[in-house]
Amino acid sequence: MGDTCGMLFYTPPPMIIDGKQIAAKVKAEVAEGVKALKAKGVHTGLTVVRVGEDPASAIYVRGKRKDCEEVGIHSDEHHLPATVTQAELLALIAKLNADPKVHGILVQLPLPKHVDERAILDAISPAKDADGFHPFNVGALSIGIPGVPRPCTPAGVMRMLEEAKVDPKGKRAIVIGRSNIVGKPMAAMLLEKHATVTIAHSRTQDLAGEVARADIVVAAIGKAELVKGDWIREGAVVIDVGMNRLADGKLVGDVEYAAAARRASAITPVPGGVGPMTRAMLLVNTVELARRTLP
Ligand SMILES: Nc1nc2c(c(=O)[nH]1)N[C@@H](CN(C=O)c1ccc(C(=O)N[C@@H](CCC(=O)O)C(=O)O)cc1)CN2
Ligand SMILES: [Mg+2]
Repeated sequence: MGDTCGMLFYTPPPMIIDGKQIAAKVKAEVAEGVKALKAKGVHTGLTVVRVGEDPASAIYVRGKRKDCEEVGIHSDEHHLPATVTQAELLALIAKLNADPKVHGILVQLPLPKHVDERAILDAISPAKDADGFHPFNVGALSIGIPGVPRPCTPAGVMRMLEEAKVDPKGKRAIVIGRSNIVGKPMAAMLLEKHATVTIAHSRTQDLAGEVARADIVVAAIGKAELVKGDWIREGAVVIDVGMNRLADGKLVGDVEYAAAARRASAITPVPGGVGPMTRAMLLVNTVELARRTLP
């Protein structure tokens, strides 16, 4: 209910944009693509590089490999000790770049502090860049070159908007967060679809006011429930990229979900929203990279 004194201002509940359901649809499409490639003699393969013993990374990589198995993609993992040198990592990437059985390469982040993450990501061949993090692919996205891998999280958000029949054209969109892997590519993708895009970040003055103007809110700051429900414009679409583990073990997003859901026309849950789409889009990138090796 939007009011306290009757049915005058009844606000319908928002559409819950179900990432798990959309991810299942994407995976079924990928499985078809993998099958078609197999018929042409191409066995799609993804290699994941994991460094050290970060427990979350171990879980994510296990999940990615399970996803691969489900859609018929062959996956390999190189698990290196936290003490690995930069030179050793670069040598492994050079080897994978040269291996024709490897269509996609992914280096699970974060890397240990002594490794230069940028140098490692830059060493992955742009033609095998399953995450879409290579500067060539980032540049291609920003100037609109089609057919290159795109960062999985924002690509997943775009697919969710499409499935929810939300056309960004002409809408005011705000992306909160300016990371290279989510915020910046997210803004580029919304701009490509003709949204009027604002990028907000930790130095933004009056974040509440900026959010209140937006028809589409994408929260990717990594701070539990920073975006308050009463900042949300009535009828806005809310996409929560955040995944924050509270002291009690509960996982919450960057948006105050229950309060935002009272105002939004559509909203993504956490968990079960953007996260599953990030995983699904990795498979899309991988099969697309394999397809591009066809003569
Ligand atoms: N090389 C990369 N490293 C990292 C990426 C990335 O895209 N590429 N993103 C994150 C981690 N990540 C994938 O790697 C990832 C994390 C979580 C989920 C997810 O599905 N989350 C679930 C909830 C899981 C839970 O309960 O803990 C959800 O939202 O429903 C997907 C992908 C950092 N590193
Ligand atoms: Mg989620």
